[in-house]
Amino acid sequence: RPAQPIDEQTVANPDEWPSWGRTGTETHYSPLDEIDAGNVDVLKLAWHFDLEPGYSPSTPLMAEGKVFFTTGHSHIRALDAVTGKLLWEYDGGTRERATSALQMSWGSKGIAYDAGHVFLVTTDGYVVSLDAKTGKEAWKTYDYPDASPRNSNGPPRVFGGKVIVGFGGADISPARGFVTAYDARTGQRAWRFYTTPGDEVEPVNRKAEEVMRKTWPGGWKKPDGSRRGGGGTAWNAFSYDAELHLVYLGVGNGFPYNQQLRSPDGGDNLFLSSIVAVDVDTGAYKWHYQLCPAEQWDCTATADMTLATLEIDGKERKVLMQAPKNGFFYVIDRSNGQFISAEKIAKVSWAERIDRKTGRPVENPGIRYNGKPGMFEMWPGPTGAHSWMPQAYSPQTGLVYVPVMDMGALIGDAPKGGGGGGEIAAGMGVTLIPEVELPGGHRSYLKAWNPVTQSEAWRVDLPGSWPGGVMASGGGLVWQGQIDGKFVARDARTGKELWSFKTESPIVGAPITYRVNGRQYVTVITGSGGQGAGMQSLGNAAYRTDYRLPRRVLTFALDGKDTIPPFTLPALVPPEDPGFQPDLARAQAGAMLFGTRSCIVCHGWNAVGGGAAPDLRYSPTITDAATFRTIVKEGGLKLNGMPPFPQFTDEDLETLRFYLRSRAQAAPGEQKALLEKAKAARVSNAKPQDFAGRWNITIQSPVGPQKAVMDLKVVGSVVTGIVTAEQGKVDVAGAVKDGRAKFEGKASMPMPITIKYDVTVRDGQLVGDNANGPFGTFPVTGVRP
Ligand SMILES: O=C(O)c1cc(C(=O)O)c2c(n1)C(=O)C(=O)c1cc(C(=O)O)[nH]c1-2
Ligand SMILES: [Ca+2]
Repeated sequence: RPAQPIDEQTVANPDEWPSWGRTGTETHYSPLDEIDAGNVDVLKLAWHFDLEPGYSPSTPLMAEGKVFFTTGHSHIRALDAVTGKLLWEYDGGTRERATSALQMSWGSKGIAYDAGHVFLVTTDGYVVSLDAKTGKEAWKTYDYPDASPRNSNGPPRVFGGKVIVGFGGADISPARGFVTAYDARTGQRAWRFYTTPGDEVEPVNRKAEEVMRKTWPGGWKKPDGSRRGGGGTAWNAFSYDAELHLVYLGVGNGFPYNQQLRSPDGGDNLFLSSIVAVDVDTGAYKWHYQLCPAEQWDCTATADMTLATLEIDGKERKVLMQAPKNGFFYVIDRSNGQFISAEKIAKVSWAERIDRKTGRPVENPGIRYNGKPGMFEMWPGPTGAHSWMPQAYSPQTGLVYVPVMDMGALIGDAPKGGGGGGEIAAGMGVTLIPEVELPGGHRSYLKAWNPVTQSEAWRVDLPGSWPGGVMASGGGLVWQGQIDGKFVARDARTGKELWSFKTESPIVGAPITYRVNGRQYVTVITGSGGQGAGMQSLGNAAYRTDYRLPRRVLTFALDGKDTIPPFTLPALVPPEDPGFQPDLARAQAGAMLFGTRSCIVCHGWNAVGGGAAPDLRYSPTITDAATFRTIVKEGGLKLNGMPPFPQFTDEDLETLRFYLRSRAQAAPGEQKALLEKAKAARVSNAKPQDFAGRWNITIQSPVGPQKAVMDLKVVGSVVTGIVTAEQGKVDVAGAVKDGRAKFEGKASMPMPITIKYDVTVRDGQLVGDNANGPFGTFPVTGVRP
C-alpha cells in the first residue's frame, strides 16, 4: 500500500517523460518499476552521447521514442531513445546574436514537449516551437517588451495547450515581472500575467492589479515618472492542476532588494516572493500565498512546486509543496492558497517560524537592515537552502526528496558612498556578501522530508555545495547526480546507496526515466551550470568541475552493454608570465570590476572557475593585452559563448587583466592549500603542545599569498599569541579541542574586523582556515622557521 494517495495526474502516461517535472504535478516521479531496489545493482550503461564543453545542467525529455534536450546556448537535439543516435539538431542562434542577456547566463535548463512539438525559450527571449520529427521551426516569437536587461534560463512548460514562459532579471533590473502564455499550436499570445503593478493592465486581471496596488501604498514610480522598483520575475517554477484548471506561478524577489528604495511607504509588495494561482485559459488571478511579505533579501518563491494529495489529520488535502530559498518547507492547500504548515529544512536565521494562523513569518529583527549599522548573518543567504534543482516526490513513500544547501551570507544597509569589502549588490540598496565562508556553510545534502509530519525521514551528506536535481521512480528508488561525478541510486525509504556510476564530469541536471518496448531506461545529462558553476564556485573547488571535462547524455538499462573511454584532464598550469610585478591596490581594483561587471557570474568567485566557463587563472589569453581586448570587448569568442562587453574602457580591461594575472600567480599555491585543507578537515589527533611556538604562516588571499609570523603560547588547552604581518600585529586567544586550535583577535586595518583561525597540525605543518570578516575565509598553512 502506498504511503499516500496516488494522483491520476502524476502517474498518467507512464512510458514517457514529456515535461520538466514529468507531468504538470512536477513530482519528478515515474511509476516505472522494472528497475527496483532489488536489481538496480546490475544496472549498466546502455548508450552515451558526447557533448561539447560548456553548460549542461539540463533535464532531458522523452516522448514519441525520442530523447530531447537542450545544452549550451539553446542547442536542441533529438536522439533515438533506444540507441542514442542523433536524429536532428537545432541551434537557437543566441551565440551569433550575443546580446547582453548572455552576460548573466549560458543557457536554459530545459525544454517542453506537446503534441508533436518541442518548445524552447532562448536565453535572449525567443520562444520557438519545433516539429519533433524534423527539428524544423513551426513558429517563433519574441517574449520581451522592451530593452530592460532580462534573461530566460528556466524551462518552459506546456499546460492545457499553453506554452508558459517566464524570465529572470530582478537582480539587475527594475523591469516589471510577468508570465506569458502562448497558444502551443499557433504561437499567439493567450495571456500575460503581471506580477508587480504597472500602467498596463490586462482587462481580465483588473482584480489582480487592485490586489497588488494596495500593497504598494506609495506606488511604483519615482516623482519623475520612471520606475522606482518592480521585479517579481518568475524564472523557474510553474505547475499545473488540470482538474482545478489552475496554473501555479512561482514569483521571485523585488528590485531593488531594499524595500525603502523600492516602496518607501512600505506594504507587502505583492506578488513578490509569492505563489500565485491563475486560470490556465485566461490567466485570471485566483489566489496567492506570499512567503516573504515586503521581501528585501532576494527571497523568492521560484523553487519547484510539487502537487500531491496528502492525508493530513485524517483528511485528504490537495496540496502544493515548495522548499524555497528561505529555508522552510511549505505545504499549502492548492485549491485556495490556504497555509497548512511550514518547518525549517535547513539552517535558518532570518525568521523564527511561520505563524500557523496567519501563514506569515515571525522575522528576526536583524534581517530588516534599513538604517542599522553592521552586518546581519543571514541563513540561508541568497543562494538559498534550495534553488532550482528539482526535488522529487514519491507517493510510494510519501516523502519529498530535496537537494538542500546550507549557505549563509552577510547582509546590511547600503554603504554610504559605496565600495568597501567586496559587496556585490550596492546597486540594490543593500550590502550583500553572498559567498562569505561562515562555519557550517558550503554544505549540501539530500534530505527525505515527510510533508505530513514536517520532519526529516533521512538525510545524506553530499560532496560540494551545489547538489544535483532529483528523480524518484516506482521501484522504490531515488536518483541523483553529484558534484564529484557520481550518479547514485538510493533506497527511497532509507537513503542507502544501492548503485552508483562514476562519470567524468559533475552532474547538476535531474535524471529522467522512460520505457520503450517494455524496457525501462534512466537518462541523465552530465556537466554543470547555474550559480554553483559560476558565482558560487568556492564550495565545489575541491572537486573537478573544469568546463572541458567530457559531458555526455548517459542512458542506463538492466541489460546495458556500453562503455565510455577513460579520460585524463591535462594538468592545470597557469600561463607563463615572467614580467608580472605584484601590485595589491591594482589587483583589488581589478577584483571589483570582476565582481561587479558580471564576469563572476560565469567565471567564478575570486576567478575560481566552477565549470560554467573557462577558469581564467589558467588561460593564456590573460597574458596578452590585445587578445584579451579582442575577446572581452569585441566578442572575439562569441561563438564559444563569450558575449562582448563593449562597456569596458581600455583602462578597465587592463585593470581586470592585471587582477587575473595576480590570480594566476596565486593559483598553484592556493590549489595545494585547498586540497590540504580538505585533508585537514578530517579528524586530527594533534595535541595542544603541538601548536606552541613560532610559525611562519602563508594566507592564500584572493589577491596573492600574504605572509605573517605567528607566535603561540599554550597552557593546558588555552592558546594565546601574536600574529605579526605587514599591516600590523593582532593579539589572538582561544583553545585547542579535538585536535584543532581555534583562536581569534581584533584587527583595525583596513577596518575593524575579527580575524579567526581554525587550524590543525599535520606532518609538522600548520593547516587550516583564516577568516577575515566580510573579506572572506582563506586557506592558511604554516611551517617552523
Ligand atoms: O531575480 C531574478 O530574476 C533571478 C533570476 C535567476 C535566473 O534567471 O536564473 C536567478 C535568480 N534570480 C536567483 O536569485 C538565483 O539564485 C539564481 C540561481 C540561478 C541558477 O541558474 O543557478 N539562477 C538564478
Ligand atoms: Ca533573484
